[in-house]
Amino acid sequence: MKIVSIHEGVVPISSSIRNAWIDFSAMDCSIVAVVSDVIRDGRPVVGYGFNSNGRYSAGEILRRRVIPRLLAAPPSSLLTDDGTNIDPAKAWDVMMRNEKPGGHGERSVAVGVVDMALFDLAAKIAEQPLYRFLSDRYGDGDPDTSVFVYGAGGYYAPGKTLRDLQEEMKRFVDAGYDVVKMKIGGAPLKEDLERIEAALSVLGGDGSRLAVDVNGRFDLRTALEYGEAIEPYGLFWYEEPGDPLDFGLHATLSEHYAGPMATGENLFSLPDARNLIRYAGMRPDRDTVQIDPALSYGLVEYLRIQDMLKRHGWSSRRCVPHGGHQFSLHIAAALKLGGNESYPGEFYPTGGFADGAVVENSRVGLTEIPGIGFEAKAAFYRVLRDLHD
Ligand SMILES: O=C([O-])CC(=O)C(=O)O
Ligand SMILES: [Mg+2]
Repeated sequence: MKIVSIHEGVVPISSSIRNAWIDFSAMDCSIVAVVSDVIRDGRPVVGYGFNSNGRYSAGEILRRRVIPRLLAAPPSSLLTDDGTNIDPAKAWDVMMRNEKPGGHGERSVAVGVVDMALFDLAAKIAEQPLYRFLSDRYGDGDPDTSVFVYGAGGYYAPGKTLRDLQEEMKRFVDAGYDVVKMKIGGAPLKEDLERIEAALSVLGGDGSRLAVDVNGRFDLRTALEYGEAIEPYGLFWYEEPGDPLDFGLHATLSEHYAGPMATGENLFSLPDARNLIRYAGMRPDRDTVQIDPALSYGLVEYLRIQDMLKRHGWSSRRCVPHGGHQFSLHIAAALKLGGNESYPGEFYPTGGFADGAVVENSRVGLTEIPGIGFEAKAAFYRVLRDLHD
């Protein structure tokens, strides 16, 4: 088999929401289609990918470096040893040829989106849903058949009242989520505490059902001040309190804040993940690593990160990827992660799971069609298909 063509485009995922650091008024996302010469039911088998959310489209890097390298490589150099399927790990080496280490930035996004498409393609060629394909090759062959998901939202938005926040959280609970997440750090502490208490009131006052996300906004003093104020609530986690690369801040905070913390959605590589584990005071008995494979050089790199975590004594169950997408859902089931994010109300049309996916007791099942299952997500699939049809 070989790759016939690779198509790249951009979809807007803009909205009026705001976290403590950015608004999403111009947010967009790269999409990719990798067309193979394998024909099923009269049509070529195509793998699709997109770059999650939170980082802008990376078209320039895709068009000028990543895609030309793949298309210029001898087709056989991208295949498994028996030549029957694409090997995403070999493709990864080709995509990263002549790239210096460090400074990962948008490059990890460009490689991540193609990596997702290559895994979608490989699982389709193997005629397996991605979670079974991955479990057979990288897991124990006995994947989880449902995955813990929490409902993320609780953004700031123009004119949004406490009542609106409560109704949003109630919608999540009614949709089957036991745990929900809201933004903090984009308003003064007193106002954020009112927002937290408003959200808690729809969760029966149970702090262990509410996560809060700072999106990296705080300096150490503010992170400590908020930590002291929110600790009595016993929250599900306190997320990304400081700059994602300020491991010293995180380590100091972890000496003072006893509750669970989560971070990692803005760490994009194995070396960054290793530094987090080495230097950030992360506690393997309660903290969560949120690295999003789509933003961080794809699953090939994420497998290396899993290996590193294991060697540092971390369970895969302490990983809950950022992004709320189908790719990480399959990865979570196959590698037995702790769960996956979900955005019940944001990031249309890319985010979310298959149409009709049902969340029950904060768990969701997987699609059984070959690949990631974009074909079971009608509105997004139309956009992806238009890339190459
Ligand atoms: O607001 C965002 O960029 C998304 C985010 O942090 C999350 O999902 O945890
Ligand atoms: Mg976050």
